[in-house]
Amino acid sequence: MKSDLLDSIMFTVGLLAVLRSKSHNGATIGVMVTASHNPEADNGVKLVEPLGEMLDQAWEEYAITLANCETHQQLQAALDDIIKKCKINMDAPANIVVARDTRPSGEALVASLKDGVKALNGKITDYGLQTTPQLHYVTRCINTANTPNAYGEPTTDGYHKKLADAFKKIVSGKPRLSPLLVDCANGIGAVALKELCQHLGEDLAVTSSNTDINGKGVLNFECGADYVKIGQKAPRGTSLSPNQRACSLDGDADRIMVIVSNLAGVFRLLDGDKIATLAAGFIMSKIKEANVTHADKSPLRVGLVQTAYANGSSTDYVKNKLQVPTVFTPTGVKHLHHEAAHFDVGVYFEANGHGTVLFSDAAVTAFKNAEGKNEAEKKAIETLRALSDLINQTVGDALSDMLMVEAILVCTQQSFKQWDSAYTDLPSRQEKVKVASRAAFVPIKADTELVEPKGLQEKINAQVAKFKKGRCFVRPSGTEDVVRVYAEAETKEETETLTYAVCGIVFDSFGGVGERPSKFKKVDAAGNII
Ligand SMILES: CC(=O)N[C@H]1[C@@H](OP(=O)(O)O)O[C@H](CO)[C@@H](O)[C@@H]1O
Repeated sequence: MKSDLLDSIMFTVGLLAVLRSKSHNGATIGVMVTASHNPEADNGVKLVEPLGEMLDQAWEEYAITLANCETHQQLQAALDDIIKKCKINMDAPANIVVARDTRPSGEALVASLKDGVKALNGKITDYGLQTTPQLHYVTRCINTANTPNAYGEPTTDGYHKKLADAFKKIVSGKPRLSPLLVDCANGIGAVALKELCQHLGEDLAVTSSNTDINGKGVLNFECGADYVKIGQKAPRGTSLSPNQRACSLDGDADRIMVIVSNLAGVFRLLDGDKIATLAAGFIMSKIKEANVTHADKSPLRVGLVQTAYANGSSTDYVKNKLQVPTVFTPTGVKHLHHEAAHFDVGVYFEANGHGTVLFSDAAVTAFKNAEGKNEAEKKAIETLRALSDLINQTVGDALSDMLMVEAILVCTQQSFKQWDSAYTDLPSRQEKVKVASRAAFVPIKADTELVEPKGLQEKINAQVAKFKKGRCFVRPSGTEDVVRVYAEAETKEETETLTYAVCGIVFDSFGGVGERPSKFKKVDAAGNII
């Protein structure tokens, strides 16, 4: 094995991708390289299944096993184990496509990946610089080519054309909005946006900021969706005039797309929850207008998938006003994606802005077969067909989500203010607590409760009971060595008190390590905040 850790991990990812492809009889597997040596950046390499979805859970575990091998012998034994368990025919062909975002480490990591693929005689095609969702799109296109479910042309141009054509169909004949300002986080989204705009022409006026893809240390620096969401402030270099529509992409333009606005001088952020409710409401209304059902006249099932981090007000709004069934899953988009696939129209977004809308084959067939009795029905059917092309069916996609939001706002001629006023978020706060072992925290019920460590959940419940509209949960992070504490309550002050009381309990009685942050509250044995 190579000595450098990241290189050797990429090498084993190459081996794994080959095995995954062989296990699908040579179907193409995608590998997206976004890894970086910068610990602040979004480290990761993402494997893409043949239909463009995220890697299967069992295979993720195989990936971890391979990455943890320290010797050649261990690696060989782990590979043999996977081959045996999955009954992989090693004579089958293997096809891999790879792409990378603009992070400087990308090129070297792709080279190591190629070595791994070639070591097992796989074939690899390099798509160069792409956004993560573009690579997901390409993978699905390749594997569905010449089938009735062909997803599109497997090229960057094909991607842009598909999105732009669908967008044009939806907004056709409607007055356009003022220009949209897009913060590209100095990442690959800047390149993709430019290309997309060439296809959109006059149908969407865009100005962009933070487009320096070659600058050192500028990726996501004081810009990008994470920065905007966490800091609740505008990205650098992006001056928002009153009522200016703007959005922030993240570094690889997949997992976050957050809309920012300056509503009458007040900074407002419309996050994944707001995008999800906008999309669900719009699609529901179009299905009704189109009068479209399954062939047996049964209604299309629309559903929304959220995580515990969704603001409680958004959940109330969806249940009581939109009357759309809501399902909760543990944190992590792959859980949401799988759950959304159970509906005919499954809308899923994490509050942080990663998400999409999935249309079942049955829904797409219903749209295709619907004829419409009058002009209004026909137009709504056209819109639904175009939406299923516009919205990336493989994974959350910042550019596709951006166009979806724009299309809905154009169609409904809705202002940001109207959209924002559908419901008011409850004040919320999220904090991290460093603990000796996050594995000691075992969540259940879609992350909303803990069964371990014993006694903690009762203490959390006792604090929550003190606050009107109080809600709080603690869960181990899957990506950082911390546990996260999330709380909501009726006022900002109450939310902070609840958050820091629970942080204090976790830190003081359940294994806190390092310096104790002074904002954490002290709570006595009877649950009183001291
Ligand atoms: C509270 C939060 O935002 N958690 C994020 C974060 O997961 P954690 O397991 O909380 O570390 O990273 C995930 C992967 O990017 C993302 O899907 C998720 O939403």
